[in-house]
Amino acid sequence: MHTILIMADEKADDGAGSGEQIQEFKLGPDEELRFEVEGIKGQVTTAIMQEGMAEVFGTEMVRGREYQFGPGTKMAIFTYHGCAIVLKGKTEFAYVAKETPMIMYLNAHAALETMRRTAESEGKRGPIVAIVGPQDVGKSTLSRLLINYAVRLGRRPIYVDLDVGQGSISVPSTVGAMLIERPASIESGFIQQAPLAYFFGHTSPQANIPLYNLLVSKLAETVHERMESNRKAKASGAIINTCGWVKAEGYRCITHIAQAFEVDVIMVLDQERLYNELSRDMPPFVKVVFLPKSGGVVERSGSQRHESRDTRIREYFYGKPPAQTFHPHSFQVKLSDAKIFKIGAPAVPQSCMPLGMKGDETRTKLVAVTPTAPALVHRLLAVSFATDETQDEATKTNVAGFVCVTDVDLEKGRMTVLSPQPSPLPKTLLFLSEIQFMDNQ
Ligand SMILES: Nc1ncnc2c1ncn2[C@@H]1O[C@H](COP(=O)(O)OP(=O)(O)OP(=O)(O)O)[C@@H](O)[C@H]1O
Repeated sequence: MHTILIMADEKADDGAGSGEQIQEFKLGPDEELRFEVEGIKGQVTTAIMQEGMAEVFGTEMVRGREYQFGPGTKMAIFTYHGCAIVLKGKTEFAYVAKETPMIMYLNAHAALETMRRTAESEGKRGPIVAIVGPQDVGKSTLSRLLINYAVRLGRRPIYVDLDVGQGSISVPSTVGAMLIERPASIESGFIQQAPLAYFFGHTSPQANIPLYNLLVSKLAETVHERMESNRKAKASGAIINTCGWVKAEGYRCITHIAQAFEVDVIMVLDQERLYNELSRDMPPFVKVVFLPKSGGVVERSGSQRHESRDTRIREYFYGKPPAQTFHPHSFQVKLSDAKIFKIGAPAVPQSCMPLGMKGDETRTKLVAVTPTAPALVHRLLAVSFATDETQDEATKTNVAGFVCVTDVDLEKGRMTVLSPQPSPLPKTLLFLSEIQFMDNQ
């Protein structure tokens, strides 16, 4: 039980013609300030905590510091003790919520921490947790929160992101993992230090399920190996964020994830049906837990999802706004030097396959791409660590990074690429993704 102290005192002030809007909020214990920055280009909202203590998705705010959020950002500032917050800049909405599921999320964290302590004392592996649920229920946000709480207690969990549509490791269309050593930055999320990324190439697992499952298995193998080689990471366990495709084949992808990663806990957000199905189908040693979604999670339309993917790719090349501290390079590459492939030939009916071969097998094979302007311009290419296209392992090799093709000149036999690294491109395989990015910076 807690007493709600609230006074959501909102003042809009046009600041003597400056156009800056200032809103002040006082939050009581266990309350949350939710806001969305206006989606206009260049729009920035600054949040300052003036009194008390507060956190953003599990990262503590520093009193008096100004935090800047770019256009369209959806944020929640939560306080266990009460605080005063000032927002400067235009917001689509800003309100104080008294009902949040944060206490339940905190309890879930406490249960994981108990498992970590036991694992540590017995020299065993800490909990591997999969967070599942339909689209827009706060899976990524809960993953970030649980990781932040673990890191704040000195743990070193591995964050695994299997959401190829809205993933936060590397660029969309990849699955990846990274060891987390410090809480996420309030403005820019987790520091991407040596992330491990595998190229999938599409924004939904549905586009190539055999490939998705293959990469999940490969990533799981690598994560288990890393845990074995790092005692602290081993006891800390892993948090796995998944995509919101939960029906039919999507459900089978979730059970495959559970099996490949040998998960100990599955947290199901919002959907009771999914919770019941998983409780029925999982072996007894897997704990399936139901958690409600936060009323603050904002539903996104198809075009908003597309936009947020675009933003993620822009950040990959240019850095987070407003500072945008990265300076990508633009240079030409001879088409004769580039070995460009796409993963997955169209599926062949089983009846047409040679004896002993499965129809699915063509879905994970490399297919050479004829370089033409329509096929390549504005597309992202993954720069693989693989060098030999004839090896089966090529599709399962992790990627070094991404470039975006900005022009193709067939007459001169060259393409121009935008790249985080200066010329030349390493002499490795390039994988063509279905992701398009218009570099209008
Ligand atoms: N309590 C909250 N208040 C305000 N906004 C929130 C809150 N929790 C999450 N959000 C915002 O809602 C949006 C969707 O949340 P999130 O990405 O965690 O959902 P998801 O289930 O992972 O989505 P997807 O189905 O795309 O994987 C994000 O922009 C996030 O910042």
